[in-house]
Amino acid sequence: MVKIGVLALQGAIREHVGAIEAVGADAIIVKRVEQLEELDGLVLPGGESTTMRRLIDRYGMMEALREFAAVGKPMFGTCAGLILLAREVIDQATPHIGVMNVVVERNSFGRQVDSFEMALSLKNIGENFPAVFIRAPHIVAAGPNVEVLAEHEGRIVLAREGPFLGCSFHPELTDDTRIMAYFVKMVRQSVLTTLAKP
Ligand SMILES: NC(=O)CC[C@H](N)C(=O)O
Repeated sequence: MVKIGVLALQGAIREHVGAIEAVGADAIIVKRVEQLEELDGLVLPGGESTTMRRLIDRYGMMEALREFAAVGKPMFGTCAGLILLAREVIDQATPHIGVMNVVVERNSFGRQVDSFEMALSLKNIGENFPAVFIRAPHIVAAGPNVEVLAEHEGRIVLAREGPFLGCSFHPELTDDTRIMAYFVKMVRQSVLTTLAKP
């Protein structure tokens, strides 16, 4: 079974663990930097990106997270997790992990409607996905290797670039595990590719 970590510094952790187990992978709650080594893939949950960044720095995890990405291990960022992955965050001088070739804007669906749910059509994944947006970011611009998997009101809300999957909304807050199943498939493929290397 592939081992998928959930970065457990802050945010929606338990829900992701449930989704990972529901689609047949091992879920590991990651609180220490050494735990990253044993993983095949990592989920960066939603929450508050500035708080998460502060905790990543406090626990000395930034370098190890960038290394995780550099060796091509898959990472799935939801909401604040997408902000952590992006190579540029609007109105912010430097990115966080900064490995996915997208520009994101935070809190981009209006102040009055803080949260909403809607059915989205997801390329390669399926129709009618119940997407829960909570003070969600969106992808303003995407590099040439980024595959757009879903848009809402002309804004990119789900995209993949190689081993990186980023999502504006919170798939873990519903019972629909199709996006997690898609991510676990990415992780399985990455493990097979690594094993096949001489
Ligand atoms: N639900 C979320 O993860 C919200 C993200 C939050 N607005 C941020 O900027 O980090």
